[in-house]
Amino acid sequence: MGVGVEFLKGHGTENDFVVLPDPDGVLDLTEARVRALCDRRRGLGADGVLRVVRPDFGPWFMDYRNADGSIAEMCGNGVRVFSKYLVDAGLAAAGEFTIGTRAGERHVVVHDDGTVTADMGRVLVTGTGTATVGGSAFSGVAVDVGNPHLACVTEVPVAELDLKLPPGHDPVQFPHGVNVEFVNVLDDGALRMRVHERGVGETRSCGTGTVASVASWLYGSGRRTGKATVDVPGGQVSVVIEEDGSTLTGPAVLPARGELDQAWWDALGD
Ligand SMILES: N[C@@H](CCC[C@H](N)C(=O)O)C(=O)O
Repeated sequence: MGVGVEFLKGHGTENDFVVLPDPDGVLDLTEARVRALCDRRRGLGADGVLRVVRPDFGPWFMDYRNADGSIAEMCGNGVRVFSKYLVDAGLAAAGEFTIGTRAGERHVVVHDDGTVTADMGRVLVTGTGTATVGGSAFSGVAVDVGNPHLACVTEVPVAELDLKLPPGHDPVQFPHGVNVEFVNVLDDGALRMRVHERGVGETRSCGTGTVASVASWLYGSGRRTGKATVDVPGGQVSVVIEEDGSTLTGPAVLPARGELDQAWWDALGD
């Protein structure tokens, strides 16, 4: 039995990831391998994979994959965990630096208390739409945070929703699928959210989804900028939205590390 591929397990507000350090970009990260890694019975279990790649030019690149093996543009909880990994591994100096993602470069600040603030880029409200859950329709706001979201502010307590199945959405409006958030307003500047993520299912948090939720709440009250805390099943994050950018602040935790069995990994490549 050989040992080989190094991994870490991380999470941000319990949105969890397998981190694969691959500075030279040599890992053949097939869909089958991502699905197996993320499977909570036959693999390590996670909502997604963060491959850590050092390009020839530019900053460290976050190659994010959803648990079903699909590629997504951006992951707000993932970028915090990725940043914490770089600092812990001595690959980035503690403090401020930049990370490459498919949605563009993201500036991050790793704080001494273990939290990370990530630049989330410009938030674009692209329209309105409808999500359906169990025959009930929820009006939402379509928001682009680098990846697509339909964020539905509702008075139905989000705890009551059955999100085992993907919420219905208009496939013409979202040809590449969509992450769907359901949001309760607890107070001015305090939201509660549950999410069904594209390529994953219900997760305990979605960083880009929290930004979309705040944008949706602001839009509904005639505002484009503002800030809020967002309670999710896995904890709490803080979001600030400005005209030309946004930030997300929350925890990043790396509880474990190890090596994948080489024979297991190789067999998945067959
Ligand atoms: N959990 C992530 C978002 C991951 C990508 C998403 N499922 C998609 O397909 O767009 C986050 O924290 O933002």
